[in-house]
Amino acid sequence: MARTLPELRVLIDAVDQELLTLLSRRAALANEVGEVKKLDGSAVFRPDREAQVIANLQQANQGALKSESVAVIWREIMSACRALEAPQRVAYLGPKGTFSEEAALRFFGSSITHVPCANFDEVFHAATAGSAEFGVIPVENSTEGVVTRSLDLLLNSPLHIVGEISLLVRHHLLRSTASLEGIEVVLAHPQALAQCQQWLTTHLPHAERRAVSSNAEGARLAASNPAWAGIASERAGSEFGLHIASHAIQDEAFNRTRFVVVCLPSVLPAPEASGKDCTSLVVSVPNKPGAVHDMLVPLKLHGVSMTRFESRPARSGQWEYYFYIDLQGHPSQPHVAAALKDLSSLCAFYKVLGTYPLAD
Ligand SMILES: O=C(O)C(=O)C[C@]1(C(=O)O)C=C[C@@H](O)C=C1
Repeated sequence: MARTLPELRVLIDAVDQELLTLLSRRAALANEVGEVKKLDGSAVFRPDREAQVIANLQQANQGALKSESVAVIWREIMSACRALEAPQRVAYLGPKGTFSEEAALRFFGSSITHVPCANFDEVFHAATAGSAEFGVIPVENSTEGVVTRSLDLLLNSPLHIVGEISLLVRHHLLRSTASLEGIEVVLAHPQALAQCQQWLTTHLPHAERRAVSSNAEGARLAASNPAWAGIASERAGSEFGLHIASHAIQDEAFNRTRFVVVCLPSVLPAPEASGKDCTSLVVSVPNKPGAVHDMLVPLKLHGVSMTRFESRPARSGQWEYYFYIDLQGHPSQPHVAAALKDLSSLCAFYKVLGTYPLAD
């Protein structure tokens, strides 16, 4: 005879008690790890070790849970254990409800100390001055391209990149009522206004587009005026008690934003090779014919793939540029090391921004 719902719930309660005992044992071990790390000064957050723990469990998993669920559950377990070792403060573009916050939670799990900042400069400052261990910043969007301020800040910062997150970004039109009637102003971060420009032109041609410091800030302001609407995430909508007047208004259905995690090398040294890594550089070459072509030759010679190439003005007034390059691979791989050595010898300026595992 099939078991009844009350019977099944009794069994689930018993399993949960066992799980709790086991999780408490795990937490006590993490506490001990924390003590060891305090003594030897090593990094609390070890994304490489966390990735290994998850990979081991996914391989061992014979049960009914999906592989992705195993990853999600253990990411949260390790986030909670890590917070027992030492709270990890993560700076990002606030207020609550931004996509940057979502990216931070995806990477670190939910047991972090939130450090919401007013702009990207503040994020860098927090992680450099030590009021946060880590910063999370967007670097590129699949519709709008590069986030220029982030690239400019990376150039002169002592922070290095230790990880990346790629988020599917769905923008909703949020306001105090669920209709499009009577909207006079649409408030959002300039990137979001740009990612939704066709929709705005078609559906709200007469509304003023007003740029604000973040989408969540636009949503916060939209809550104060019925003629205003914001463009932001569902989370921001619930944070400020707004209705979704129109769903997923971004011009590209698969609009993605790539974020990077930055920190001082003393907080977390460069991650070791994971087998699927990216190395980010910024370089400049002398302003002479063929220099950009020559700079890329070592990559071809040593068989290293370039996945990104962006230029930013060097602001010298001489039509000089910095080039932001992403390569596939890790400097511990001989062909990557050889390509980097040859490339650096051709550059007037050369800086490795970081080497880190690729996002799934
Ligand atoms: O193995 C470690 O170094 C730990 O600190 C333990 C642990 C875990 O919970 O498994 C927690 C935090 C680290 O980021 C990695 C793993």
